[in-house]
Amino acid sequence: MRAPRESTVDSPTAAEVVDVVKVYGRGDNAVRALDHVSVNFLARRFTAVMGPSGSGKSTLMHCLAGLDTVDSGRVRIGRHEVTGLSDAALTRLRRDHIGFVFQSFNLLPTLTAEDNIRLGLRLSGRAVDRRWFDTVVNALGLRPRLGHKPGELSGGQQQRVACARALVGRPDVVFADEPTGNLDSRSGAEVLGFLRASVHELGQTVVMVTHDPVAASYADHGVLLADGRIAAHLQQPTADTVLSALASLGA
Ligand SMILES: Nc1ncnc2c1ncn2[C@@H]1O[C@H](COP(=O)(O)OP(=O)(O)OP(=O)(O)O)[C@@H](O)[C@H]1O
Repeated sequence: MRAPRESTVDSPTAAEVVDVVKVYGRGDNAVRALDHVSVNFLARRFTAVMGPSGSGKSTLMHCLAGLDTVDSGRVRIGRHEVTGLSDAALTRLRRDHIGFVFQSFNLLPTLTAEDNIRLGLRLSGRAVDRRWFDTVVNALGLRPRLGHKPGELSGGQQQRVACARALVGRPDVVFADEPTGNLDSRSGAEVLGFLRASVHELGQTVVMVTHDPVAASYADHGVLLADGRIAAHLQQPTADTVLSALASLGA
């Protein structure tokens, strides 16, 4: 397995937020979900975003992915400025440059695994790169399951289909939101192992929000949020270093 690339020369920024503020509500009810947050996510890196409940993890991911707007600051995906885009442009940006893996898989039940994987490309009129499709499907061990519908697959297999769907368009970045939250530990480990391999062996970029210190230990880098601010960065996090960093926040 190739070692993760460390230098910023080899690893340009895949996504970043600069001095982002996001406030929900007004007056006495206002919640400052992101409080002048700046962080960049390097390409060909697996980054875990962690922090106590309510610390701003989902808000950060939603702002990065253009699913929510920021009050001030800038957001960039690859070479694309996200801030200020119209809804139509945001939809195109998400479709063409971002992959998503959700806790609840979000596969279409009436489509086979293969059609689920290809759907995004079909909708955007892009051709499937057959060699890349085969590489992703084989890496995920999905070849024998391509003709099955989600209801005929285990949770772990469904999440692997969701990973293939996220990667098949070679996005600038894959955002994974608690991807192992609905899986048993063995299936979770398989999905995490694949996400790591997609970075180290296939050159992809993954940003994962997780509560789970074991899941975070698969990442190259950990970003810890607390009260809407960046509290710490962890290099090569282990379950122990994540737990003690969270404990030092009183989480
Ligand atoms: N739509 C919203 N309206 C009002 N407040 C919100 C909204 N979304 C998030 N918040 C608040 O913003 C803060 C950050 O929420 P966020 O969901 O980003 O945290 P989180 O770290 O992802 O939490 P969890 O781990 O529990 O999912 C919280 O105080 C939350 O209550």
